[in-house]
Amino acid sequence: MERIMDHLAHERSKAQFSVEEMKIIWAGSLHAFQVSDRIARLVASDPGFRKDNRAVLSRKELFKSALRKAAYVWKRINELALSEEEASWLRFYVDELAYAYIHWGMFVPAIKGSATEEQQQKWLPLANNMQIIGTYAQTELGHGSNVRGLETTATFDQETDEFIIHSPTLTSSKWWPGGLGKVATHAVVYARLITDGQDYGVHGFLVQIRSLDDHFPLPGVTVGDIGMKFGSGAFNSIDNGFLRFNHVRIPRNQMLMKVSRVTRQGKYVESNVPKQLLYGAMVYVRQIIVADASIALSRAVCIATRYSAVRRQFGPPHEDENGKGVETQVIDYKTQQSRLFPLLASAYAFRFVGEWLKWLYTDLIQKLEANDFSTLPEAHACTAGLKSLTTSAAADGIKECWKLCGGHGYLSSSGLPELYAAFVPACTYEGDNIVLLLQVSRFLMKTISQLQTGKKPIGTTAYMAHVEHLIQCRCTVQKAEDWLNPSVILEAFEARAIRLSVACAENLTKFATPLQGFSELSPDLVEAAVAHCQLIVVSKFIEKLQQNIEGNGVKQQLETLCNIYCLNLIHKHLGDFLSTGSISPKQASLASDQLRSRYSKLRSNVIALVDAFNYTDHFLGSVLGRYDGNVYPKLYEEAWKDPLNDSIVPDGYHEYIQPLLKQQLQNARL
Ligand SMILES: CCCCCCCCCC/C=C\CCCCC/C=C/C(=O)SCCNC(=O)CCNC(=O)[C@H](O)C(C)(C)COP(=O)(O)OP(=O)(O)OC[C@H]1O[C@@H](n2cnc3c(N)ncnc32)[C@H](O)[C@@H]1OP(=O)(O)O
Ligand SMILES: Cc1cc2nc3c(=O)[nH]c(=O)nc-3n(C[C@H](O)[C@H](O)[C@H](O)COP(=O)(O)OP(=O)(O)OC[C@H]3O[C@@H](n4cnc5c(N)ncnc54)[C@H](O)[C@@H]3O)c2cc1C
Repeated sequence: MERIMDHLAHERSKAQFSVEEMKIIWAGSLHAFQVSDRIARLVASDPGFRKDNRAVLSRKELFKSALRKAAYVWKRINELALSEEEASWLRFYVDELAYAYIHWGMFVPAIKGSATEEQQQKWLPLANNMQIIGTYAQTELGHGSNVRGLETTATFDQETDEFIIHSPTLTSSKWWPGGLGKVATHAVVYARLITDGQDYGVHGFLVQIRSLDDHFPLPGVTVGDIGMKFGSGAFNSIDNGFLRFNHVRIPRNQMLMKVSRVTRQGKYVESNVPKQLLYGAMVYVRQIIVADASIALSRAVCIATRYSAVRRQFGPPHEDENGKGVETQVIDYKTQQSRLFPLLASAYAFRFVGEWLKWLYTDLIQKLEANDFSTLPEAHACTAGLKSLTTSAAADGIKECWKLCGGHGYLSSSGLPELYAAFVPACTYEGDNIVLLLQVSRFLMKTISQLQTGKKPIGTTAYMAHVEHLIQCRCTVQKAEDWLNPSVILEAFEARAIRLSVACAENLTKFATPLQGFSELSPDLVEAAVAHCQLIVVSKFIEKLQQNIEGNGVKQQLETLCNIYCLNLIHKHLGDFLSTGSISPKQASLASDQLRSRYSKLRSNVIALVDAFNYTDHFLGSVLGRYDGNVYPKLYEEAWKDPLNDSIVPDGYHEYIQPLLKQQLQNARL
């Protein structure tokens, strides 16, 4: 048997902590680690889940392959009698975007969140058994962010006890819903509810769009795919669709009636729950997207880190562990470290804030079930803000990782182009990131105005209770080591966040109306929201370190990562920290000194830190990120697999190259 050479073994031997213990921290618990590890291996060893040929498939082949895999996933879930937890891991490791994401991730949660108990009893078993396949049809051709501006109508017909769903204009066509174009049989459709001639705004309706017998669109329904999207592979395996209704009738009881209902007599009746619960599915998915951002970023970082340890360029000649003369590993360049290590730290930071957000969401659901709606505004602000912050940083980070791999990063076989193409729309779907930050700033301005009324801020805004101190406090750092003190870091971030928010609140009073002020100051409001969200990530990382963390050297590594995450943010947003007086120029320079020293401290551990993500080579899907570091032979092997290399002389030679060459030859002879 061929011995598998581990080109990264020397790197691994330098680690100063227990990778196995770190794997558990990354996974969240020993149980989560064990389940995810088992399912990851199951997927990796099953040829039915092969994905290395995606980049060369045509759109139709890619789509069909995603359909096949989705069906195979369902088959394996049933054959192996997987629990819900195991099934989620299976879908996750299969790593193929398909209609099932929207069905499980949005359609089912929308029913759970907005349907009455009775409606849930009818629809959930059908959806859970995949007897119907659903999509989430909110966005329209002319309206995405502005949900209140949706045009599709649902008009109650008292005579027949039905709603008539209609698309009155081209711009009211539903546009983007995943799984809609070719697969979904049903949709949760968001439409303006009209009864008795009055428009009650946007509500959710469950609408069947395709026949369960022959899959043809039902009468009055026009539906199709919106076309190819950015990048090869990536989102092109999903049929994002358009949908138009021509007076389609549905029974009255297919309005999702948890928040409000229409009676048999056509009377609109509100329940005691806030209308925002209609947007509950978005809160749910935004929280998942934060976890997804840490996954996507950590995948890219894992690839770039391993490759940076394998790749060598320039440098004073030195010897490797076998005494052979070699060039410098690119990971030893300080510029490479200053670009890569903060991304590694961010992947961990997002993981921990994602864990916390999951807790916040679970807590919200428990409270909602007990009719306590008090934490809904904060949950909305946190999910919206953190979705925005983490997806923007992860998308930029993945792009940086590809550049960190030089030319080879641009190859499909690096896995990075497809990862980027698949992830970058997360900055837009489930709410454009800027629009979401404006929601956070609205929440912050409200919180500040309530301070004057004596209302005590809670949760992630609790720091605002100390506004008087934070507005005038001075950072105490005198030497670089002082920046390792978590309370010093926390206070600097709190001071920056509150000073930016208070400045906005003061400036808003200078405008004739709040609306005008919000519009004029929106760039500043976005900066204040970013500062607040970064403070949340920083504080959750610090809180994580205060927990009981076991394992040889694990806590020390996490401390170093936390320091890098925070100090790099200070470095990147120096303008904010200096202009608000939260730190001085001298303290900024000390922060940079400390950051450099943390990079050196982290260096020998970075391969082990990406190993702790526990990603299989199948999941990573990258020649550059292979666990064994055996990059060059495998790149060469991959190149040979390209369809262009199927023949020695390419198709088209006889039509287009040979005549050209002959013509030139003849011209030369003349
Ligand atoms: C197999 C497993 C599946 C798991 C799937 C998970 C996905 C993981 C990632 C996997 C990768 C790929 C899958 C891809 C899936 C992509 C699917 C994409 C779907 C979509 O994009 S669906 C469409 C989403 N659309 C949006 O997000 C639109 C954004 N716009 C809005 O949210 C709102 O319209 C708005 C908030 C911008 C509205 O602004 P405005 O008009 O000012 O507000 P009002 O409507 O008047 O609201 C007023 C008050 O309500 C508060 N509010 C607003 N939203 C919410 C909310 N969601 N929850 C609670 N409260 C809310 C708002 O703050 C106002 O409060 P106030 O009056 O100030 O007190
Ligand atoms: C891959 C993908 C999958 C999707 N899946 C679904 C799905 O399953 N179901 C569904 O219903 N939708 C889906 N969507 C649609 C998605 O939710 C919307 O694209 C998103 O909400 C943004 O809306 P928009 O496209 O209208 O952008 P717009 O709102 O038109 O944004 C355009 C620009 O205007 C800016 N802008 C907009 N409003 C403001 C404002 N108030 N202040 C300042 N700037 C503003 C934005 O920042 C942005 O720069 C999907 C989208 C993508 C890309």
